[in-house]
Amino acid sequence: MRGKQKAKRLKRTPVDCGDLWGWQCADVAVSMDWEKLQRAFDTLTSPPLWANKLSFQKVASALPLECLDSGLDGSASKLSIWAATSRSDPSGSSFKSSPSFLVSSAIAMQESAATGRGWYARAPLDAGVMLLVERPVVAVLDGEWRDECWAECGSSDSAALGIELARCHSASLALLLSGFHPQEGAATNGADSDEEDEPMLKAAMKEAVDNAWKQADISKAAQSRLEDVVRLNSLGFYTNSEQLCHHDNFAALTGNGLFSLASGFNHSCEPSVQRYSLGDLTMFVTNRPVEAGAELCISYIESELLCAPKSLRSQSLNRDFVCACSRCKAEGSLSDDASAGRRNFMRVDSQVQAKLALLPPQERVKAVAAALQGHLDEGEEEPEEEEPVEDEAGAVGSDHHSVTEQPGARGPETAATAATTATVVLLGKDAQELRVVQALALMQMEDWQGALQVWRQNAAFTCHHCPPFDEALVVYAMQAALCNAQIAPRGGAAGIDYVHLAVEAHRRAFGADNFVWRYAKEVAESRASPETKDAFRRAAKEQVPRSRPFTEVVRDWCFKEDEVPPAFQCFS
Ligand SMILES: C[S@@+](CC[C@H](N)C(=O)[O-])C[C@H]1O[C@@H](n2cnc3c(N)ncnc32)[C@H](O)[C@@H]1O
Repeated sequence: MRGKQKAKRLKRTPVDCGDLWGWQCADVAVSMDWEKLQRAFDTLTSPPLWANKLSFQKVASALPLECLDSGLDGSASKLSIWAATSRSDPSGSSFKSSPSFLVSSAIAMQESAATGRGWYARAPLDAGVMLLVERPVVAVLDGEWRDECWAECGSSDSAALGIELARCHSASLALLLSGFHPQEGAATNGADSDEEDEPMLKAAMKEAVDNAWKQADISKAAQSRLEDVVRLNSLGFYTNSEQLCHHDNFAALTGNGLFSLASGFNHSCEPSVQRYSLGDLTMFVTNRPVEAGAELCISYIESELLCAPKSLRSQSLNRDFVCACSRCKAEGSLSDDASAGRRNFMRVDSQVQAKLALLPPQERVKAVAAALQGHLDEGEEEPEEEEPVEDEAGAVGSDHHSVTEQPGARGPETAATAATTATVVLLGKDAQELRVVQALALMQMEDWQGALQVWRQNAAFTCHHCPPFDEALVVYAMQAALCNAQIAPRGGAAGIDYVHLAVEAHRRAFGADNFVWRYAKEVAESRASPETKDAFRRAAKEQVPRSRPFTEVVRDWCFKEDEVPPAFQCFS
Protein backbone atom coordinates (compact mmCIF):
# COMPACT_ATOMS: atom_id res chain seq x y z
CA MET A 1 0.00 0.00 0.00
CA ARG A 2 1.26 3.49 -0.85
CA GLY A 3 -0.12 4.84 2.43
CA LYS A 4 2.10 2.44 4.38
CA GLN A 5 5.23 3.49 2.49
CA LYS A 6 4.58 7.18 3.14
CA ALA A 7 3.97 6.55 6.85
CA LYS A 8 7.45 5.05 7.14
CA ARG A 9 9.23 7.69 5.10
CA LEU A 10 7.74 10.66 6.92
CA LYS A 11 8.16 9.62 10.56
CA ARG A 12 8.35 12.82 12.61
CA THR A 13 9.87 13.83 15.89
CA PRO A 14 7.39 13.71 18.77
CA VAL A 15 5.84 17.07 19.75
CA ASP A 16 7.03 18.36 23.12
CA CYS A 17 4.23 20.54 24.49
CA GLY A 18 6.61 21.85 27.15
CA ASP A 19 8.11 23.90 24.30
CA LEU A 20 4.78 25.41 23.23
CA TRP A 21 4.09 28.90 24.47
CA GLY A 22 2.83 32.28 23.33
CA TRP A 23 2.22 35.92 24.20
CA GLN A 24 -0.85 37.42 25.80
CA CYS A 25 -1.16 41.00 24.55
CA ALA A 26 -3.49 43.97 24.82
CA ASP A 27 -3.53 44.47 21.03
CA VAL A 28 -2.59 41.41 19.01
CA ALA A 29 -2.52 43.12 15.58
CA VAL A 30 -0.27 45.93 16.80
CA SER A 31 1.99 43.46 18.62
CA MET A 32 2.68 41.31 15.56
CA ASP A 33 5.85 41.79 13.56
CA TRP A 34 4.02 42.10 10.22
CA GLU A 35 7.03 43.34 8.28
CA LYS A 36 9.06 40.27 9.12
CA LEU A 37 6.14 37.93 8.45
CA GLN A 38 5.33 39.59 5.10
CA ARG A 39 8.96 39.44 3.95
CA ALA A 40 9.14 35.75 4.87
CA PHE A 41 5.84 35.03 3.10
CA ASP A 42 7.06 36.76 -0.08
CA THR A 43 10.28 34.72 0.02
CA LEU A 44 8.37 31.47 0.57
CA THR A 45 5.96 32.19 -2.29
CA SER A 46 8.28 33.91 -4.77
CA PRO A 47 9.17 30.87 -6.88
CA PRO A 48 5.99 29.29 -8.24
CA LEU A 49 4.72 27.20 -5.34
CA TRP A 50 3.55 24.31 -7.47
CA ALA A 51 7.16 23.74 -8.57
CA ASN A 52 8.16 23.12 -4.93
CA LYS A 53 7.36 20.01 -3.00
CA LEU A 54 6.26 21.84 0.10
CA SER A 55 5.94 20.16 3.47
CA PHE A 56 4.14 21.53 6.49
CA GLN A 57 7.47 21.72 8.36
CA LYS A 58 8.94 23.92 5.62
CA VAL A 59 5.96 26.31 5.64
CA ALA A 60 5.83 26.53 9.44
CA SER A 61 9.55 27.16 9.82
CA ALA A 62 9.55 29.77 7.02
CA LEU A 63 6.80 31.96 8.51
CA PRO A 64 7.86 33.64 11.78
CA LEU A 65 5.39 34.63 14.49
CA GLU A 66 6.96 37.30 16.65
CA CYS A 67 5.73 39.78 19.22
CA LEU A 68 6.94 43.39 19.24
CA ASP A 69 4.80 44.28 22.21
CA SER A 70 7.30 43.63 24.97
CA GLY A 71 9.08 46.70 23.57
CA LEU A 72 5.92 48.74 22.87
CA ASP A 73 4.02 49.27 26.08
CA GLY A 74 5.23 46.25 28.01
CA SER A 75 1.72 44.88 28.31
CA ALA A 76 2.53 41.50 26.76
CA SER A 77 3.31 38.50 28.95
CA LYS A 78 4.51 34.98 28.20
CA LEU A 79 2.05 32.11 28.63
CA SER A 80 2.63 28.38 28.44
CA ILE A 81 0.17 26.48 26.28
CA TRP A 82 -1.25 25.03 29.49
CA ALA A 83 -1.96 28.41 31.06
CA ALA A 84 -3.44 29.65 27.77
CA THR A 85 -5.94 26.79 27.79
CA SER A 86 -6.72 27.34 31.52
CA ARG A 87 -4.93 24.18 32.70
CA SER A 88 -2.12 23.66 35.17
CA ASP A 89 1.34 23.13 33.70
CA PRO A 90 2.33 19.49 34.31
CA SER A 91 6.07 19.83 34.02
CA GLY A 92 7.11 23.49 33.85
CA SER A 93 7.33 25.01 30.40
CA SER A 94 10.61 26.13 28.94
CA PHE A 95 9.60 29.11 26.68
CA LYS A 96 12.29 27.94 24.30
CA SER A 97 12.08 28.45 20.52
CA SER A 98 9.57 30.90 19.04
CA PRO A 99 6.00 31.52 20.20
CA SER A 100 3.18 29.55 18.62
CA PHE A 101 0.38 32.00 19.43
CA LEU A 102 -0.48 35.60 20.30
CA VAL A 103 -3.74 35.88 22.22
CA SER A 104 -5.69 38.97 23.27
CA SER A 105 -5.94 39.71 26.99
CA ALA A 106 -9.57 40.76 26.29
CA ILE A 107 -10.75 37.15 25.86
CA ALA A 108 -10.87 34.11 28.15
CA MET A 109 -11.73 30.45 27.79
CA GLN A 110 -14.65 29.40 30.00
CA GLU A 111 -16.93 26.39 30.47
CA SER A 112 -20.63 26.53 29.68
CA ALA A 113 -23.25 23.88 30.46
CA ALA A 114 -24.66 23.82 26.91
CA THR A 115 -21.58 23.66 24.71
CA GLY A 116 -18.55 22.89 26.92
CA ARG A 117 -15.45 25.09 26.61
CA GLY A 118 -15.80 28.33 24.68
CA TRP A 119 -14.11 31.73 24.24
CA TYR A 120 -15.77 34.75 25.86
CA ALA A 121 -15.17 38.52 25.71
CA ARG A 122 -13.79 39.96 29.00
CA ALA A 123 -14.30 43.52 27.75
CA PRO A 124 -16.41 45.15 25.03
CA LEU A 125 -14.84 44.57 21.61
CA ASP A 126 -15.21 46.52 18.38
CA ALA A 127 -15.48 44.92 14.90
CA GLY A 128 -12.10 44.16 13.30
CA VAL A 129 -10.25 43.27 16.53
CA MET A 130 -7.67 40.50 16.16
CA LEU A 131 -8.22 38.09 19.05
CA LEU A 132 -5.81 35.30 18.31
CA VAL A 133 -3.04 34.27 15.93
CA GLU A 134 -2.09 30.66 16.26
CA ARG A 135 -0.12 28.01 14.48
CA PRO A 136 -1.32 24.41 14.78
CA VAL A 137 0.21 21.90 17.18
CA VAL A 138 -0.03 19.26 14.47
CA ALA A 139 -0.84 19.86 10.79
CA VAL A 140 -0.45 18.49 7.30
CA LEU A 141 -0.60 20.18 3.89
CA ASP A 142 -3.06 18.80 1.35
CA GLY A 143 -0.14 18.41 -1.07
CA GLU A 144 1.52 15.94 1.31
CA TRP A 145 -1.20 13.30 0.92
CA ARG A 146 -3.00 14.17 -2.34
CA ASP A 147 -1.11 11.35 -4.14
CA GLU A 148 -2.39 8.66 -1.76
CA CYS A 149 -4.74 6.19 -3.43
CA TRP A 150 -7.45 7.08 -0.85
CA ALA A 151 -7.18 10.86 -1.30
CA GLU A 152 -10.63 11.21 -2.90
CA CYS A 153 -12.45 9.28 -0.14
CA GLY A 154 -14.76 11.21 2.21
CA SER A 155 -12.93 12.28 5.41
CA SER A 156 -9.52 11.76 3.78
CA ASP A 157 -8.39 15.09 5.29
CA SER A 158 -9.14 13.77 8.80
CA ALA A 159 -7.38 10.50 7.99
CA ALA A 160 -4.28 12.37 6.77
CA LEU A 161 -4.20 14.54 9.89
CA GLY A 162 -4.74 11.46 12.08
CA ILE A 163 -1.73 9.78 10.43
CA GLU A 164 0.31 12.91 11.07
CA LEU A 165 -0.82 13.00 14.70
CA ALA A 166 0.21 9.36 15.13
CA ARG A 167 3.65 10.17 13.68
CA CYS A 168 4.40 12.93 16.14
CA HIS A 169 2.49 11.50 19.09
CA SER A 170 4.11 11.96 22.52
CA ALA A 171 3.10 11.75 26.18
CA SER A 172 2.87 15.54 26.52
CA LEU A 173 0.81 15.85 23.30
CA ALA A 174 -1.55 13.15 24.59
CA LEU A 175 -1.92 15.16 27.81
CA LEU A 176 -2.67 18.37 25.90
CA LEU A 177 -5.21 16.61 23.69
CA SER A 178 -6.89 15.08 26.76
CA GLY A 179 -8.44 18.54 27.30
CA PHE A 180 -9.97 18.62 23.82
CA HIS A 181 -13.55 17.71 22.96
CA PRO A 182 -14.81 14.94 23.22
CA GLN A 183 -13.96 14.11 26.80
CA GLU A 184 -12.44 10.68 27.33
CA GLY A 185 -15.15 8.01 27.52
CA ALA A 186 -17.80 10.30 25.97
CA ALA A 187 -19.86 8.75 23.19
CA THR A 188 -19.85 10.53 19.82
CA ASN A 189 -21.56 9.59 16.60
CA GLY A 190 -19.36 7.67 14.16
CA ALA A 191 -17.02 9.15 11.58
CA ASP A 192 -18.55 10.29 8.27
CA SER A 193 -18.94 7.44 5.90
CA ASP A 194 -19.44 8.36 2.31
CA GLU A 195 -21.43 5.58 0.70
CA GLU A 196 -20.03 6.49 -2.69
CA ASP A 197 -16.45 5.72 -1.65
CA GLU A 198 -14.84 2.79 -3.36
CA PRO A 199 -14.64 0.06 -0.61
CA MET A 200 -11.05 -0.90 -1.53
CA LEU A 201 -9.87 2.68 -1.22
CA LYS A 202 -11.74 3.17 2.03
CA ALA A 203 -10.08 0.03 3.40
CA ALA A 204 -6.68 1.33 2.24
CA MET A 205 -7.31 4.59 4.07
CA LYS A 206 -8.23 2.77 7.27
CA GLU A 207 -5.16 0.55 6.96
CA ALA A 208 -2.90 3.59 6.52
CA VAL A 209 -4.37 5.18 9.67
CA ASP A 210 -4.12 1.95 11.70
CA ASN A 211 -0.53 1.38 10.59
CA ALA A 212 0.48 4.87 11.64
CA TRP A 213 -1.11 4.38 15.07
CA LYS A 214 0.58 0.98 15.53
CA GLN A 215 3.91 2.81 15.59
CA ALA A 216 2.60 5.13 18.32
CA ASP A 217 1.82 2.10 20.48
CA ILE A 218 -1.42 3.24 22.15
CA SER A 219 -4.63 1.35 22.97
CA LYS A 220 -7.46 0.98 20.44
CA ALA A 221 -9.72 3.07 22.71
CA ALA A 222 -7.14 5.87 22.87
CA GLN A 223 -6.69 5.71 19.08
CA SER A 224 -10.43 5.90 18.51
CA ARG A 225 -10.77 8.96 20.79
CA LEU A 226 -7.87 10.73 19.08
CA GLU A 227 -9.51 10.07 15.71
CA ASP A 228 -12.64 11.77 17.13
CA VAL A 229 -10.50 14.65 18.43
CA VAL A 230 -9.14 15.17 14.92
CA ARG A 231 -12.57 14.88 13.26
CA LEU A 232 -14.28 17.30 15.66
CA ASN A 233 -11.55 19.90 16.20
CA SER A 234 -9.43 20.21 13.07
CA LEU A 235 -9.55 23.45 11.10
CA GLY A 236 -8.55 23.89 7.49
CA PHE A 237 -6.18 26.73 6.61
CA TYR A 238 -6.37 28.41 3.21
CA THR A 239 -4.09 31.28 2.30
CA ASN A 240 -5.86 34.26 0.72
CA SER A 241 -8.89 32.09 0.07
CA GLU A 242 -11.08 35.02 -0.88
CA GLN A 243 -8.73 36.03 -3.66
CA LEU A 244 -9.63 34.97 -7.17
CA CYS A 245 -6.04 34.02 -8.06
CA HIS A 246 -5.82 31.90 -4.90
CA HIS A 247 -6.13 28.51 -6.57
CA ASP A 248 -3.06 28.87 -8.73
CA ASN A 249 -0.85 30.86 -6.44
CA PHE A 250 -1.48 29.73 -2.91
CA ALA A 251 -3.21 26.33 -3.03
CA ALA A 252 0.11 24.65 -2.18
CA LEU A 253 -0.13 26.25 1.28
CA THR A 254 -3.57 24.76 2.03
CA GLY A 255 -3.72 22.30 4.89
CA ASN A 256 -5.54 21.04 7.92
CA GLY A 257 -4.45 21.24 11.56
CA LEU A 258 -5.23 20.91 15.25
CA PHE A 259 -5.06 24.28 17.00
CA SER A 260 -4.86 24.19 20.74
CA LEU A 261 -6.47 27.54 21.58
CA ALA A 262 -8.70 27.88 18.53
CA SER A 263 -10.23 24.45 19.18
CA GLY A 264 -12.09 26.23 21.99
CA PHE A 265 -14.22 28.27 19.55
CA ASN A 266 -17.78 26.95 19.34
CA HIS A 267 -19.88 27.28 16.18
CA SER A 268 -22.67 29.79 15.61
CA CYS A 269 -24.79 30.39 12.51
CA GLU A 270 -24.38 34.09 13.38
CA PRO A 271 -20.65 34.05 14.14
CA SER A 272 -18.94 37.05 15.71
CA VAL A 273 -15.44 35.92 14.72
CA GLN A 274 -13.99 35.10 11.31
CA ARG A 275 -10.66 33.59 10.44
CA TYR A 276 -8.06 33.70 7.69
CA SER A 277 -4.61 32.22 7.23
CA LEU A 278 -1.15 32.93 5.90
CA GLY A 279 0.27 29.44 5.51
CA ASP A 280 -0.37 27.67 8.82
CA LEU A 281 -0.62 30.94 10.80
CA THR A 282 -4.33 31.49 11.39
CA MET A 283 -5.83 34.78 12.59
CA PHE A 284 -9.19 35.17 14.37
CA VAL A 285 -10.88 38.59 14.08
CA THR A 286 -14.21 39.98 15.34
CA ASN A 287 -16.66 40.88 12.58
CA ARG A 288 -19.05 42.97 14.75
CA PRO A 289 -19.04 44.76 18.10
CA VAL A 290 -19.26 42.27 21.00
CA GLU A 291 -20.44 43.02 24.53
CA ALA A 292 -18.35 42.05 27.57
CA GLY A 293 -19.33 38.56 28.74
CA ALA A 294 -20.67 37.43 25.34
CA GLU A 295 -19.46 34.21 23.75
CA LEU A 296 -17.19 34.51 20.72
CA CYS A 297 -18.05 31.98 18.03
CA ILE A 298 -16.74 31.11 14.58
CA SER A 299 -18.63 29.35 11.79
CA TYR A 300 -17.67 25.76 11.02
CA ILE A 301 -19.28 26.11 7.57
CA GLU A 302 -18.63 28.49 4.66
CA SER A 303 -20.06 31.94 5.28
CA GLU A 304 -22.08 31.83 2.02
CA LEU A 305 -23.88 28.77 3.41
CA LEU A 306 -24.99 30.55 6.57
CA CYS A 307 -27.94 32.10 4.72
CA ALA A 308 -29.18 28.64 3.67
CA PRO A 309 -32.18 27.19 5.52
CA LYS A 310 -31.56 25.53 8.87
CA SER A 311 -31.94 22.01 7.44
CA LEU A 312 -29.15 22.63 4.93
CA ARG A 313 -26.92 24.35 7.47
CA SER A 314 -27.13 21.39 9.80
CA GLN A 315 -26.55 18.94 6.94
CA SER A 316 -23.46 20.88 5.96
CA LEU A 317 -22.20 21.01 9.57
CA ASN A 318 -22.31 17.19 9.70
CA ARG A 319 -20.89 17.10 13.25
CA ASP A 320 -21.72 15.42 16.54
CA PHE A 321 -24.13 18.13 17.71
CA VAL A 322 -27.44 19.80 17.03
CA CYS A 323 -26.56 23.48 16.76
CA ALA A 324 -27.62 25.33 19.89
CA CYS A 325 -26.83 28.82 18.58
CA SER A 326 -29.41 31.53 19.22
CA ARG A 327 -30.39 31.75 15.54
CA CYS A 328 -31.09 28.01 15.25
CA LYS A 329 -33.07 28.12 18.49
CA ALA A 330 -35.12 31.07 17.23
CA GLU A 331 -35.81 29.40 13.89
CA GLY A 332 -37.21 26.27 15.58
CA SER A 333 -37.89 23.30 13.33
CA LEU A 334 -39.00 24.84 10.09
CA SER A 335 -39.01 23.27 6.68
CA ASP A 336 -38.35 25.39 3.65
CA ASP A 337 -38.26 25.57 -0.12
CA ALA A 338 -34.74 24.24 -0.42
CA SER A 339 -35.37 21.15 1.70
CA ALA A 340 -38.91 20.43 0.49
CA GLY A 341 -39.53 17.44 -1.78
CA ARG A 342 -36.78 16.00 -3.96
CA ARG A 343 -33.87 18.37 -4.43
CA ASN A 344 -31.24 18.45 -7.11
CA PHE A 345 -28.37 20.67 -6.11
CA MET A 346 -26.50 22.53 -8.80
CA ARG A 347 -22.90 22.25 -7.67
CA VAL A 348 -20.41 24.71 -9.04
CA ASP A 349 -17.29 22.79 -8.14
CA SER A 350 -13.81 23.03 -9.65
CA GLN A 351 -14.77 20.62 -12.47
CA VAL A 352 -17.71 22.78 -13.57
CA GLN A 353 -15.51 25.86 -13.33
CA ALA A 354 -12.78 24.17 -15.39
CA LYS A 355 -15.35 23.27 -18.10
CA LEU A 356 -16.64 26.82 -18.15
CA ALA A 357 -13.09 28.13 -18.40
CA LEU A 358 -12.62 26.22 -21.68
CA LEU A 359 -15.43 28.22 -23.34
CA PRO A 360 -14.68 31.49 -25.18
CA PRO A 361 -15.67 34.43 -22.94
CA GLN A 362 -18.90 35.31 -24.81
CA GLU A 363 -20.15 31.71 -24.53
CA ARG A 364 -19.02 31.55 -20.92
CA VAL A 365 -21.14 34.59 -20.09
CA LYS A 366 -24.16 32.96 -21.77
CA ALA A 367 -23.57 29.58 -20.09
CA VAL A 368 -23.40 31.28 -16.67
CA ALA A 369 -26.54 33.33 -17.34
CA ALA A 370 -28.37 30.08 -18.19
CA ALA A 371 -26.98 28.32 -15.12
CA LEU A 372 -28.18 31.21 -12.95
CA GLN A 373 -31.66 30.46 -14.32
CA GLY A 374 -31.33 26.79 -13.33
CA HIS A 375 -30.23 25.41 -16.72
CA LEU A 376 -27.09 23.36 -16.81
CA ASP A 377 -25.43 23.02 -20.20
CA GLU A 378 -25.62 19.62 -21.89
CA GLY A 379 -21.88 19.30 -21.32
CA GLU A 380 -22.33 19.67 -17.58
CA GLU A 381 -22.90 16.80 -15.22
CA GLU A 382 -26.41 16.04 -14.06
CA PRO A 383 -27.19 17.82 -10.81
CA GLU A 384 -26.72 15.81 -7.66
CA GLU A 385 -29.94 14.46 -6.20
CA GLU A 386 -30.43 14.20 -2.46
CA GLU A 387 -33.05 12.73 -0.21
CA PRO A 388 -35.43 15.15 1.47
CA VAL A 389 -34.19 16.36 4.83
CA GLU A 390 -36.41 15.74 7.81
CA ASP A 391 -36.57 18.58 10.25
CA GLU A 392 -36.42 17.92 13.96
CA ALA A 393 -40.20 17.61 14.15
CA GLY A 394 -40.08 14.84 11.56
CA ALA A 395 -42.05 16.79 8.93
CA VAL A 396 -40.67 16.60 5.41
CA GLY A 397 -41.15 19.84 3.59
CA SER A 398 -44.80 20.26 4.51
CA ASP A 399 -44.78 23.96 5.13
CA HIS A 400 -43.34 26.98 3.39
CA HIS A 401 -41.17 29.60 5.04
CA SER A 402 -38.79 31.92 3.29
CA VAL A 403 -35.30 31.87 4.76
CA THR A 404 -34.79 35.57 4.80
CA GLU A 405 -36.69 38.78 4.55
CA GLN A 406 -34.31 40.10 1.90
CA PRO A 407 -35.92 41.22 -1.35
CA GLY A 408 -35.93 38.51 -3.97
CA ALA A 409 -35.04 35.79 -1.48
CA ARG A 410 -37.80 33.50 -2.69
CA GLY A 411 -37.13 31.38 -5.78
CA PRO A 412 -39.48 31.30 -8.73
CA GLU A 413 -41.24 28.15 -7.55
CA THR A 414 -43.90 27.79 -4.89
CA ALA A 415 -43.55 25.45 -1.93
CA ALA A 416 -46.48 23.36 -3.12
CA THR A 417 -44.82 22.40 -6.40
CA ALA A 418 -41.38 22.08 -4.79
CA ALA A 419 -42.78 19.51 -2.39
CA THR A 420 -44.07 17.24 -5.14
CA THR A 421 -41.65 17.61 -8.06
CA ALA A 422 -37.88 17.24 -8.31
CA THR A 423 -36.55 20.74 -7.78
CA VAL A 424 -33.23 22.18 -8.85
CA VAL A 425 -31.76 24.21 -5.99
CA LEU A 426 -29.08 26.79 -6.67
CA LEU A 427 -27.52 27.78 -3.37
CA GLY A 428 -26.25 31.32 -2.95
CA LYS A 429 -22.66 30.14 -2.58
CA ASP A 430 -22.78 28.42 -5.97
CA ALA A 431 -24.48 31.41 -7.60
CA GLN A 432 -21.65 33.58 -6.23
CA GLU A 433 -19.06 31.28 -7.89
CA LEU A 434 -20.97 31.49 -11.17
CA ARG A 435 -21.07 35.28 -11.04
CA VAL A 436 -17.31 35.39 -10.41
CA VAL A 437 -16.78 33.36 -13.63
CA GLN A 438 -19.19 35.72 -15.43
CA ALA A 439 -17.55 38.93 -14.20
CA LEU A 440 -14.06 37.69 -15.11
CA ALA A 441 -15.27 36.75 -18.62
CA LEU A 442 -16.84 40.22 -19.00
CA MET A 443 -13.53 41.81 -17.97
CA GLN A 444 -11.76 39.64 -20.54
CA MET A 445 -14.23 41.02 -23.13
CA GLU A 446 -13.45 44.53 -21.82
CA ASP A 447 -17.11 44.99 -20.93
CA TRP A 448 -16.18 46.95 -17.80
CA GLN A 449 -19.69 48.23 -17.16
CA GLY A 450 -21.15 44.70 -17.35
CA ALA A 451 -18.41 43.35 -15.07
CA LEU A 452 -18.93 46.17 -12.56
CA GLN A 453 -22.63 45.28 -12.34
CA VAL A 454 -21.82 41.64 -11.59
CA TRP A 455 -19.18 42.50 -8.96
CA ARG A 456 -21.78 44.77 -7.34
CA GLN A 457 -24.28 41.87 -7.25
CA ASN A 458 -21.72 39.65 -5.52
CA ALA A 459 -20.96 42.43 -3.03
CA ALA A 460 -24.71 42.89 -2.47
CA PHE A 461 -25.11 39.16 -1.75
CA THR A 462 -22.21 39.27 0.71
CA CYS A 463 -23.52 42.39 2.47
CA HIS A 464 -27.09 41.06 2.76
CA HIS A 465 -26.65 37.32 3.33
CA CYS A 466 -23.20 36.80 4.94
CA PRO A 467 -21.84 37.86 8.34
CA PRO A 468 -20.69 41.51 8.45
CA PHE A 469 -17.32 42.39 6.91
CA ASP A 470 -17.04 38.99 5.26
CA GLU A 471 -13.61 38.58 3.64
CA ALA A 472 -15.17 38.15 0.16
CA LEU A 473 -16.42 41.75 0.24
CA VAL A 474 -12.83 42.99 -0.05
CA VAL A 475 -12.15 41.23 -3.32
CA TYR A 476 -15.49 42.29 -4.85
CA ALA A 477 -14.86 45.90 -3.85
CA MET A 478 -11.37 45.71 -5.30
CA GLN A 479 -12.54 44.28 -8.64
CA ALA A 480 -15.38 46.83 -8.74
CA ALA A 481 -12.79 49.58 -8.17
CA LEU A 482 -10.66 48.36 -11.09
CA CYS A 483 -13.69 48.18 -13.44
CA ASN A 484 -14.90 51.58 -12.30
CA ALA A 485 -11.47 53.10 -12.93
CA GLN A 486 -11.44 51.63 -16.45
CA ILE A 487 -14.85 53.21 -17.16
CA ALA A 488 -14.14 56.58 -15.58
CA PRO A 489 -10.43 57.07 -14.79
CA ARG A 490 -11.13 60.20 -12.73
CA GLY A 491 -13.73 58.69 -10.44
CA GLY A 492 -16.93 56.78 -11.10
CA ALA A 493 -20.01 58.58 -12.36
CA ALA A 494 -22.03 57.22 -9.43
CA GLY A 495 -19.54 58.80 -7.01
CA ILE A 496 -18.92 55.53 -5.14
CA ASP A 497 -15.36 55.33 -3.80
CA TYR A 498 -14.75 51.60 -4.30
CA VAL A 499 -11.04 51.88 -3.44
CA HIS A 500 -11.85 53.28 -0.04
CA LEU A 501 -14.59 50.65 0.45
CA ALA A 502 -12.09 47.88 -0.35
CA VAL A 503 -9.42 49.22 2.04
CA GLU A 504 -11.97 49.72 4.82
CA ALA A 505 -13.51 46.25 4.33
CA HIS A 506 -10.02 44.75 4.44
CA ARG A 507 -9.09 46.54 7.65
CA ARG A 508 -12.21 45.19 9.36
CA ALA A 509 -12.07 41.65 7.95
CA PHE A 510 -8.36 41.12 8.56
CA GLY A 511 -7.75 43.25 11.61
CA ALA A 512 -4.57 44.77 10.13
CA ASP A 513 -3.65 47.56 7.70
CA ASN A 514 -1.84 45.60 5.00
CA PHE A 515 -4.29 45.75 2.10
CA VAL A 516 -1.73 46.79 -0.55
CA TRP A 517 0.60 43.92 0.32
CA ARG A 518 -2.11 41.24 0.62
CA TYR A 519 -3.78 42.18 -2.67
CA ALA A 520 -0.61 42.77 -4.72
CA LYS A 521 -0.96 39.53 -6.72
CA GLU A 522 -4.69 39.94 -7.13
CA VAL A 523 -4.20 43.40 -8.67
CA ALA A 524 -1.26 42.21 -10.79
CA GLU A 525 -3.35 39.38 -12.28
CA SER A 526 -6.38 41.54 -13.04
CA ARG A 527 -7.46 42.21 -16.65
CA ALA A 528 -7.37 45.97 -16.05
CA SER A 529 -4.81 48.06 -17.97
CA PRO A 530 -1.37 48.76 -16.43
CA GLU A 531 -2.35 52.47 -16.02
CA THR A 532 -5.52 51.52 -14.13
CA LYS A 533 -3.59 49.15 -11.88
CA ASP A 534 -1.01 51.84 -11.10
CA ALA A 535 -3.72 54.37 -10.33
CA PHE A 536 -5.45 51.80 -8.10
CA ARG A 537 -2.23 51.05 -6.20
CA ARG A 538 -1.56 54.76 -5.67
CA ALA A 539 -5.13 55.40 -4.49
CA ALA A 540 -5.06 52.38 -2.13
CA LYS A 541 -1.75 53.52 -0.57
CA GLU A 542 -3.20 56.95 0.17
CA GLN A 543 -6.27 55.62 2.02
CA VAL A 544 -6.52 55.92 5.76
CA PRO A 545 -8.85 53.02 6.60
CA ARG A 546 -12.09 54.09 8.29
CA SER A 547 -13.75 52.11 11.07
CA ARG A 548 -17.44 52.74 10.54
CA PRO A 549 -20.37 50.56 11.53
CA PHE A 550 -21.24 47.92 8.92
CA THR A 551 -24.61 49.53 8.09
CA GLU A 552 -22.80 52.74 7.03
CA VAL A 553 -20.44 50.75 4.81
CA VAL A 554 -23.38 48.99 3.13
CA ARG A 555 -25.18 52.32 2.67
CA ASP A 556 -22.16 53.66 0.72
CA TRP A 557 -22.56 50.91 -1.88
CA CYS A 558 -26.01 52.38 -2.79
CA PHE A 559 -27.41 48.94 -3.72
CA LYS A 560 -30.73 48.96 -5.55
CA GLU A 561 -33.26 46.34 -4.47
CA ASP A 562 -32.96 44.36 -7.70
CA GLU A 563 -29.18 44.13 -7.32
CA VAL A 564 -29.44 41.87 -4.27
CA PRO A 565 -29.38 38.21 -5.35
CA PRO A 566 -31.54 35.73 -3.40
CA ALA A 567 -30.08 33.55 -0.64
CA PHE A 568 -31.00 30.49 -2.74
CA GLN A 569 -33.27 29.70 -5.68
CA CYS A 570 -35.49 26.74 -6.54
CA PHE A 571 -36.29 25.90 -10.16
CA SER A 572 -38.60 23.15 -11.40
C1 LIG B 1 -14.03 22.40 18.36
S1 LIG B 1 -14.99 21.94 19.71
C2 LIG B 1 -15.40 23.47 20.43
C3 LIG B 1 -15.03 23.52 21.88
C4 LIG B 1 -15.82 22.56 22.72
N1 LIG B 1 -17.03 23.18 23.23
C5 LIG B 1 -14.98 22.05 23.89
O1 LIG B 1 -15.53 21.90 24.98
O2 LIG B 1 -13.82 21.74 23.69
C6 LIG B 1 -16.44 21.47 18.89
C7 LIG B 1 -17.51 20.86 19.76
O3 LIG B 1 -18.15 21.84 20.59
C8 LIG B 1 -19.56 21.61 20.65
N2 LIG B 1 -20.25 22.72 19.93
C9 LIG B 1 -19.66 23.65 19.18
N3 LIG B 1 -20.56 24.51 18.68
C10 LIG B 1 -21.76 24.11 19.12
C11 LIG B 1 -23.09 24.57 18.90
N4 LIG B 1 -23.37 25.62 18.14
N5 LIG B 1 -24.09 23.89 19.47
C12 LIG B 1 -23.85 22.81 20.26
N6 LIG B 1 -22.61 22.31 20.48
C13 LIG B 1 -21.57 22.95 19.92
C14 LIG B 1 -19.80 20.30 19.90
O4 LIG B 1 -19.76 19.24 20.79
C15 LIG B 1 -18.62 20.26 18.94
O5 LIG B 1 -18.29 18.98 18.47
